[in-house]
Amino acid sequence: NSDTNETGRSGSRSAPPAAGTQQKIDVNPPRGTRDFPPDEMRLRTWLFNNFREVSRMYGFEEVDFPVLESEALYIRKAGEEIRDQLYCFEDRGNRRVALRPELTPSLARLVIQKGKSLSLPVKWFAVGQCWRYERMTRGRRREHYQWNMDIIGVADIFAEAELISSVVTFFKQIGITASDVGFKISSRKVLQEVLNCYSISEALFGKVCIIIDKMGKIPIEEIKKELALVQLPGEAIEELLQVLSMKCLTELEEKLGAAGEAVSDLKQLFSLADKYGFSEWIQFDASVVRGLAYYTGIVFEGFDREGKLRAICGGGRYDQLLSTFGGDDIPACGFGFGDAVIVELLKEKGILPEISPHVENIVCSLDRDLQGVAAAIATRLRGRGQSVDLVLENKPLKWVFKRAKRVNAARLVFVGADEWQKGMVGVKNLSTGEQYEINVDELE
Ligand SMILES: Nc1ccc(Br)nc1
Repeated sequence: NSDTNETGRSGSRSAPPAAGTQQKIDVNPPRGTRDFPPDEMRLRTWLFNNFREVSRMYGFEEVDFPVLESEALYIRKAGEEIRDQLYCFEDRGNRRVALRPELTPSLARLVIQKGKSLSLPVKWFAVGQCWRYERMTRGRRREHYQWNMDIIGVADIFAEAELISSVVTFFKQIGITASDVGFKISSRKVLQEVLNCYSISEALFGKVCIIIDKMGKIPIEEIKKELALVQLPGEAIEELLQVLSMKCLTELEEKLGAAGEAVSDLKQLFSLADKYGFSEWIQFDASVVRGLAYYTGIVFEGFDREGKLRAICGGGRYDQLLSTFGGDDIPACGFGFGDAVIVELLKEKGILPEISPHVENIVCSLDRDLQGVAAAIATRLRGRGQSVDLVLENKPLKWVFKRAKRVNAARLVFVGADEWQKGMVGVKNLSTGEQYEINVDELE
């Protein structure tokens, strides 16, 4: 019977089921994900606008990529958490795909795709949703939005200084000071120079970094055990842990000497910090290695000085990533800044902004026959770039005032039969309460 749809129920002829009798869908979003109803969306928009404002100020161009990427972008064998929690699956074309856990590999892919058509340096930023499949036992989120800024094609430490400066500018812009947060700075070259005298393969180096990144999160004995498991000689483990406890560049220099790149890079960064004016925000901390295998040089992470929160942001130099993807050997550095910890920090500091809704006008007709007039007035105001919440049903003024308050309208424009006879409309300034009639042609 052509009238029935796929459920066998009759088509348009049958009465719809009585409200409330249908099996209710789960109205919550999938586990570990968030909705953004208006209140939360206004805060998110405020945060992202600050991300974008700083990126613009630093001359970065916005880019974006698919949330869905080939799984191959993330198959690294260093034992990273990001790999263990990859939100991956096989699509209907039998392709291995993944919801991106981070943005950097996509950015690297696009740079390679663009190839010689790109004039270096490339300064790109993105704000994108990233995913992980976390066993819900830990009840953590499975998605967050990350702001990334990346500089591709600059080998000099100046690039890292520029990136840290941009994050400092962001913090200042939202009211966070150097008393609230700092950046722990180190370099993967510290580890490299310590391990140089032990023949450590590239692959092993990545694994060692991922294990070291767990320092402070798991017991030191566990760290030692994991390092031994990846065949790091006991002597190397001891030497490594001794260097990783260093918090002073002079001490590091005594250990590694001034000739190595690790010390000279860090010295240059601290010198540039002084010129940029963000010295009070940064400190050397050899234990910082970050949990991504592809970092090759300077690494940094933003932390809250009260030590209550997880890392606020993190980044570093990744000079080999493009070549590991088959691209040219192009130097690169960047950072990721998540949308969750920063909000927790603002709450902790009591400076989470309260962003109210706002509309310039609410327009209504007091008489059903004057709907068209109200629509024409709304159109005229909108034509001048004004925002209008047009009342679309015949509502009493009491209802209109209540809505005006909820949407935080600045002005009420109402059309009544008597006034309209004279070509007039009523206007009420909703902050001063001033009310008057005006010829509709004079309404601005
Ligand atoms: N990489 C990643 C993705 C999503 C979340 Br939530 N945290 C980390």
